Amino acid sequence: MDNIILASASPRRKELLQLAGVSFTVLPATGEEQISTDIPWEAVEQLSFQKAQMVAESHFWEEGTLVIGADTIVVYQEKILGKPKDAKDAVQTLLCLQGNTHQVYTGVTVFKKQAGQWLTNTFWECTDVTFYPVSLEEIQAYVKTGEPMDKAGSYGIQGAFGIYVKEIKGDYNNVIGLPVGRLLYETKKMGINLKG
Ligand SMILES: Cc1cn([C@H]2C[C@H](O)[C@@H](COP(=O)(O)OP(=O)(O)OP(=O)(O)O)O2)c(=O)[nH]c1=O
Repeated sequence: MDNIILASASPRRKELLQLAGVSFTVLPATGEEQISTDIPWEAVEQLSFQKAQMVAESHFWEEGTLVIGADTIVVYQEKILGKPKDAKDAVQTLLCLQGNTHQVYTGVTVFKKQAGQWLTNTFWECTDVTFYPVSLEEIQAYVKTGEPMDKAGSYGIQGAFGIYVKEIKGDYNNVIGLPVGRLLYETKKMGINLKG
C-alpha cells in the first residue's frame, strides 16, 4: 500500500502504527463528531467512522488510498467517560475508577478507494482494566502533571498512572488508542497488506 492516511491527531496512534511497520501520512479530522447512541461499541464505531469519513471526503483521493480513523472511550458502570473537562473532573473520574474495573472501547474505521468508490470496514475492541485502590493524594498529584487532560477516562495506561494497574484483560494497544493487531487482521481480510 502506498497511500495510507491516519486520520488522527493522537501521537499514540501514530506511534502504534509506526511500530507495526506501516508507512503512512497523518491528516487529522478537523470537524466535530456526533453520536446518536449511548451504547459504547456503537458510539466508538460512529465516531471512528465520522473521523475517517471527514478526511476521506475532503480530498479527491487516488485509487487505492486507505484512510484510518479511530476513537477511544472509557466506560464505567455503563457510563461513557471521554476526556476530562478540567482538573477537577479528572480527579472525580479517577476516584471512580480506582479500586474498580472499567472498560476501554476503541472503534476503528477503514475507508478504501476502490473502483472509484469508498469501501468501508468498521470494528471495535474492548479491554477490561482493573486498578488497585489509589488515594486522593496520589490522584491529585497525578492530575497535576497534566497527563490526563487529553485522554479518555483521565489517565494514560502507558504513563504514570500505569503503576496502579492490577489487571488488564484484552488488547493493551486498544487502551492506548489503536488495536493494531485487529487492524492488521481486518485489513488482511479486505485483501490489503498494510506493511507492503
Ligand atoms: C484510556 C487511555 C486513553 N488514551 C488516549 C487515546 C486517545 O488518544 C485519547 C482518546 O481520545 P480520542 O478522541 O479517541 O482521540 P484523540 O482526540 O486523541 O485523537 P483523534 O480524534 O484526532 O484521533 O485517549 C491513552 O493514551 N491512554 C489510555 O490509557
